[in-house]
Amino acid sequence: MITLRGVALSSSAADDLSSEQAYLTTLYERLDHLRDQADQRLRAILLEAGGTPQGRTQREATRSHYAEQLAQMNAVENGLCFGRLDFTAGEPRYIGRLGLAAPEHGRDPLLIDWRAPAARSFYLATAVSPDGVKRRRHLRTRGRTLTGIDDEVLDLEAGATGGREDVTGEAALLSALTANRTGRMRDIVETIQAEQDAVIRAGLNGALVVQGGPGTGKTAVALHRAAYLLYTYRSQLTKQGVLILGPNPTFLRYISQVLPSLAETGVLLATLGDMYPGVRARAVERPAAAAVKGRLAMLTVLERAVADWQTVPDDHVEVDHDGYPLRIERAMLEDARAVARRSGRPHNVARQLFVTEAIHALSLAIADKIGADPLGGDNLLSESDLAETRRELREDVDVQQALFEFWPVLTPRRVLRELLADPERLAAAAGDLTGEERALLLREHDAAWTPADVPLLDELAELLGVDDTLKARTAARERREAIEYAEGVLEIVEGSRSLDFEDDSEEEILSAIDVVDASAFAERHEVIDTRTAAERAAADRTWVFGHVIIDEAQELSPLAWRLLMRRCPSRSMTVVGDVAQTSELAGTTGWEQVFEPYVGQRWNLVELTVNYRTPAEVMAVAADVLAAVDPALQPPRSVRSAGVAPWSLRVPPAALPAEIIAAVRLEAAEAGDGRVGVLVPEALEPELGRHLVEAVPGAAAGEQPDLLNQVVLMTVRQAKGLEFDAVIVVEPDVIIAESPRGLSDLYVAVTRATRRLGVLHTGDLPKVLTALAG
Ligand SMILES: Nc1ncnc2c1ncn2[C@@H]1O[C@H](COP(=O)(O)OP(=O)(O)OP(=O)(O)O)[C@@H](O)[C@H]1O
Repeated sequence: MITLRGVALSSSAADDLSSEQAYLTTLYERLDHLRDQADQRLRAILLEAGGTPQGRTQREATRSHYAEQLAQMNAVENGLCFGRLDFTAGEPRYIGRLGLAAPEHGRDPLLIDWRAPAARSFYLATAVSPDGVKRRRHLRTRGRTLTGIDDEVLDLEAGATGGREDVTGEAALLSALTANRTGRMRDIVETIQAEQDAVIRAGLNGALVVQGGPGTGKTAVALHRAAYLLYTYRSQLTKQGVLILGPNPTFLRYISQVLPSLAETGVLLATLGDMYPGVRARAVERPAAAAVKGRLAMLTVLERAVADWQTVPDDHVEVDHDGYPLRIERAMLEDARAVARRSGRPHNVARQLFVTEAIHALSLAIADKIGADPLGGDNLLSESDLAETRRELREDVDVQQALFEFWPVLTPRRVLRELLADPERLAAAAGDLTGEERALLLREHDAAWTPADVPLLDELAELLGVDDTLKARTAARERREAIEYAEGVLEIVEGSRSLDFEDDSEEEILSAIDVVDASAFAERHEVIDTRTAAERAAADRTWVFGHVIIDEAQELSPLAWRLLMRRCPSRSMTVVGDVAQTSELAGTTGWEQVFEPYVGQRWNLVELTVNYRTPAEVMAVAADVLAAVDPALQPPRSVRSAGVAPWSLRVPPAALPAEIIAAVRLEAAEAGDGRVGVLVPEALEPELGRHLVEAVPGAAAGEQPDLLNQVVLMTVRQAKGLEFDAVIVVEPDVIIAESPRGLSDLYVAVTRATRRLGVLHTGDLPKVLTALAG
């Protein structure tokens, strides 16, 4: 009998199960013990109060450390340990979602975190290069109970390789791939493949581009990479935060469980529409309008739009100054404007210069008038008289208002709203755009923000800048208010001071007032910011992230890239996407054009080549579509077949809604508790969605359908990055015709299926799908 750290192990299968169960039980006992310990420490800290500011900051750090530990231990309850490695020499290693140290000092850990270097062979060892590994074991569990074991013996001489050489952990992998989908992405930590592992564990620095066809695990890899980076570079990244950018809110919900299941939560998940604090840009607009907004040409448009707010009067304006009429001449304002513009400072910052120059010119004009020497000598006003005049002018509300009109303080939202709602403003600023392009941009003044507006708002924020004097004034006001509040508190303390001590008491009693003044009190009670880096980053436009991960990156416009690069000056980024799947007209079809302007040649490209989602039968259909997108592109190789042939059905146009419902019922029955996706052209989505939702209980459609429903109808654009057990593509020829990138859209549509694909059409099948007709 072999024993491992006190638990008996043996070789027969039944004994194996029971000894592994015993080991699992030991691990859970250890987890429970550590959890109790963290819980007790956390409670003790929560009961503490008072102390110095440093003491409180320290306490807050310890509190968040234990709270985080607790959250991590709770998150790994399911699937705590999923693997074991046996070596030709030495003790086995157990691999899990978290590392667990042995209770005794100096002993090997009970469980190794999957991200630790010591766990790596679990993902890389093969019979050809076993790296000392004799056997890889996958442990299947439900809750705390072991339900099965899959072994791979990595011993060529013994003739038992345990399966295919191109995948590791084949049995566990196939069981994960063929499992029904739930509407939420699952983590793949138990079955990461070698080419994926290389991406996940790549170093932190520099830009890494992961190009891969549909289903190659780009999203899964990106999320596991975030978990790996947080584990490996924890202190750096928890301070600066990690951003994961996804294409839309539905997609973010789809992936939302993956990082928590890996015990990582401090990551900001966002869409482009969330990247301007205070704006949730969710409105949908015409793709052609979004394409114009995403172009670099918009930079000039925005610059001009801002400059157009810096105006001068036709001749002059007159204001009342101290009871006298004061002429503000056009020339004065032109000169002041020229000086402010020449400074190259952002509009709101340069405003100070404009005002200073204008007031200087005005004071000279006043001096000319009231200080002129009747005998023709030097002006009679002294320097200090002039300074006094300037001060009076500066404080004169009428003068201020007049100057404000010619160089107003602006916000990005105001500038963009006015620009896009005012044909004249737009024509003046967007002279380089065609009339058609300008027409695409025009919209109502109160139109809701769209994701393509966000990079424009961000550019405007850069062009406008923040007037620091305003900021300083606000800060000063806030501090004054805090002190006033503190004075109030101290008055209450003073008022409630117990007075019933003996008059002759020798003892001096110190009250709060005696030891602390209001300003120190205000400082002491400044709220300690307990938000995570991710939370603070979400509220701060200028936040610089430690690492940025971008999914479906091919869809981003040049202006969106500028925004993201500003958030990541270190260029420590992971960019995943597929240039064959680009739908957005401003998206990219080549990574060079994205990165060249920012990092030259200093970026790395890795390709993922194996498709884990789409079975070979479906991929054969998709390959024809891809060849039509670009004959030079290669589809990824499917790792499995489903044994089901894709189907197509021609139906009369009037019967389309009913046929969809019939097909959905059929596919839903086949899928069991799996998911069915109906992918339709944009133009037909509202009507077909309504029909389906009325007829089929548990069906969802609309702007942000809940993927937990068994049946979901959506456009291809909405289905980006998602997957379903069965997919029904409706009217593929309309999907192709709807956009210049229609073929790519169809490629995306047919590659969403994990098992079954069907196509419903009212006209001829498009040529690219003729394989289906046979
Ligand atoms: N190593 C793996 N083990 C288990 N499942 C995997 C593995 N790699 C990928 N998958 C699964 O394959 C499916 C496709 O993965 P994912 O969505 O990450 O692909 P993708 O490359 O982002 O696809 P697309 O470009 O179409 O959005 C998911 O269900 C994912 O969980």
